Amino acid sequence: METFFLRGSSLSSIPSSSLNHRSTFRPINRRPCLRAQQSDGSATDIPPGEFKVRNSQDEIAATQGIRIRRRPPTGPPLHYVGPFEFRLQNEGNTPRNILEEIVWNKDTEVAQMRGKKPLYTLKKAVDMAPPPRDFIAALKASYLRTGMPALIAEVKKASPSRGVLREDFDPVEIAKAYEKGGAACLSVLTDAKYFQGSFENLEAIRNAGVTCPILCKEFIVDAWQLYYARAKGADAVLLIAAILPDLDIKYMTKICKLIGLTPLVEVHDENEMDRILEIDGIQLIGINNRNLETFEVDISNTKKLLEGERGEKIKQKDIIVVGESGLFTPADVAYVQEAGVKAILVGESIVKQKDPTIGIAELFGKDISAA
Ligand SMILES: O=C(O)c1ccccc1NCC(=O)[C@H](O)[C@H](O)COP(=O)(O)O
Repeated sequence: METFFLRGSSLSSIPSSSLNHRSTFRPINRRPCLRAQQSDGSATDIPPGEFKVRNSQDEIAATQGIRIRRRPPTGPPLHYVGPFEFRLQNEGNTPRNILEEIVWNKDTEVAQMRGKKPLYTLKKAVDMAPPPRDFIAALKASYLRTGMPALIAEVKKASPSRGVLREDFDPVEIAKAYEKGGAACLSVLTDAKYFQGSFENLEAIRNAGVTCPILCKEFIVDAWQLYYARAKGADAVLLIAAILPDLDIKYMTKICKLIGLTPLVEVHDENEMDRILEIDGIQLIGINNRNLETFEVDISNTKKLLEGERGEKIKQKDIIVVGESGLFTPADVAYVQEAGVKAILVGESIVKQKDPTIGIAELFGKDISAA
């Protein structure tokens, strides 16, 4: 049920569309403060600044075509109509799709982790971390060696769209099998809630003698996470254009450079691709064939985003493109290679195989480990 909190003495200036039968009104006092409803139904005052910051972040993001909103601090944002404030309870405090839900959870998770490990302690851990490996050089070397897209093999136990992919999940064994099969790099999912991943997996793989550079596959919403990923041994991180406004991508890319991480900037549609192509210094772009809001997978998305002027611009800028998601067969690999990718990111089709080394050979239609 929708609940409106109202300030003022008359209802006459509220748009009639807001005054439907599912809404209830609660006149509250005239003191100028913001009021949020708690999960137990009680109300609490919250600092006006916090709402302003989150709301203006969302407004800036929306002007760039970003649909994913950031989590409101303690409930739905207030709306102002004339002298009134009112709250549409189900509009602002309920994620609209799975990606928004993941991002809101990540906002909360990161806030808690930051409390336990402030940035200054993380910076020390970054200094102590093993030196970063060159992610892009590994992709290029593999492409030159095999003449086929370099493989970023994903260590993925589960996903929101497919559930558990592999019950007997030993991340280190899987990573070693991928390396043996000819993977150029690894992608390790670190989100626990939706993917059953962890930073312990990433660290364990890094410490097990695997030499492939490692992408930390996370939902990055805060620069703090970049330092955390590097401190845990990551060589690259994913920056998702559907979540991050341009300024965040520019800022985070700079931090990545500073601490030796390679950013893989992920796009899914033309608008995101165009935004990223306007940003200087991006060397690696991933085209996700999966729509992260609907789970729909269509590998022709890679081709669509590499056609025409966009493809030309990518060549001029010498950007390496990674085709991501939904790749299962040699024909799929050939299709995205033909479209212009020099690397692919694959999870499900190889992690589900009893022996992931053989899974890689089946994906490419040949053994790429010795090519
Ligand atoms: O995989 C999902 O269900 C998913 C849902 C919501 C956000 C992200 C999601 N996946 C991340 C990825 O894009 C894939 O793990 C990656 O590209 C590999 O895809 P696949 O080869 O299809 O496993």
